[in-house]
Amino acid sequence: MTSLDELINKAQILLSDGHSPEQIGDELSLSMETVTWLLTQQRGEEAPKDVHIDWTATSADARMLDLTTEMMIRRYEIAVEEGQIPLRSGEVDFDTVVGISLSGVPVATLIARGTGTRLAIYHPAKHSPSQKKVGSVSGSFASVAGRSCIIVDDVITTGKTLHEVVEYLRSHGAKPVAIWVLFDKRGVKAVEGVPVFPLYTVSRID
Ligand SMILES: O=P(O)(O)OC[C@H]1O[C@H](OP(=O)(O)OP(=O)(O)O)[C@H](O)[C@@H]1O
Repeated sequence: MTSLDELINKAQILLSDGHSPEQIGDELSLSMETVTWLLTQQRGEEAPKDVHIDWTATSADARMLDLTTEMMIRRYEIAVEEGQIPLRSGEVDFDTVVGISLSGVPVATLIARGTGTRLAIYHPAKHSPSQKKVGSVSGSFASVAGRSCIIVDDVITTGKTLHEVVEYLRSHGAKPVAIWVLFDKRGVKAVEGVPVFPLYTVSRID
């Protein structure tokens, strides 16, 4: 079975389990166009231009995940050293790491440990169980008001989640300083003026 066959299989299982195409897109980190194609593709029809990233070999092993977050921290240190993040002498860079639930949380936890900073958790609006979908910061972890934050997630697909988090933080008295992600599928330099530091940028060449 090819990896494409596996992806089609996964999408069909999720659909038969009752997930909506939008939920399948979120689950597999694919665009709606790709999900539609996976669920309805005809033989010979050309696949849309999207990529699926399977990083479970790393995410399933805490030590490898830890090493990966060390790379993310170093990537930011280099950006600061190169002046990409202009810091005034004595200025505090960030004191809080905001992990986006769910997949951003283990990454953010290890980054908070590696940088000696506080850990906050953001629940995106799309995960909200209430009728009115709103995002929130978990009361079980650090608060964000008055804090300088970096936002941490695994992947940028459309960028919608990050827009939401940046707006949430600003409207709740926090200062988003930077966004750290493992994979950027959009090639975005900034979200609402907040610079993005991906470890890997994914693009197609065709
Ligand atoms: O750029 P966007 O289009 O907003 O998509 C990216 C988001 O989608 C995924 O979350 P999701 O909630 O689907 O999965 P998770 O629960 O595994 O984090 C991913 O972890 C990002 O948070």
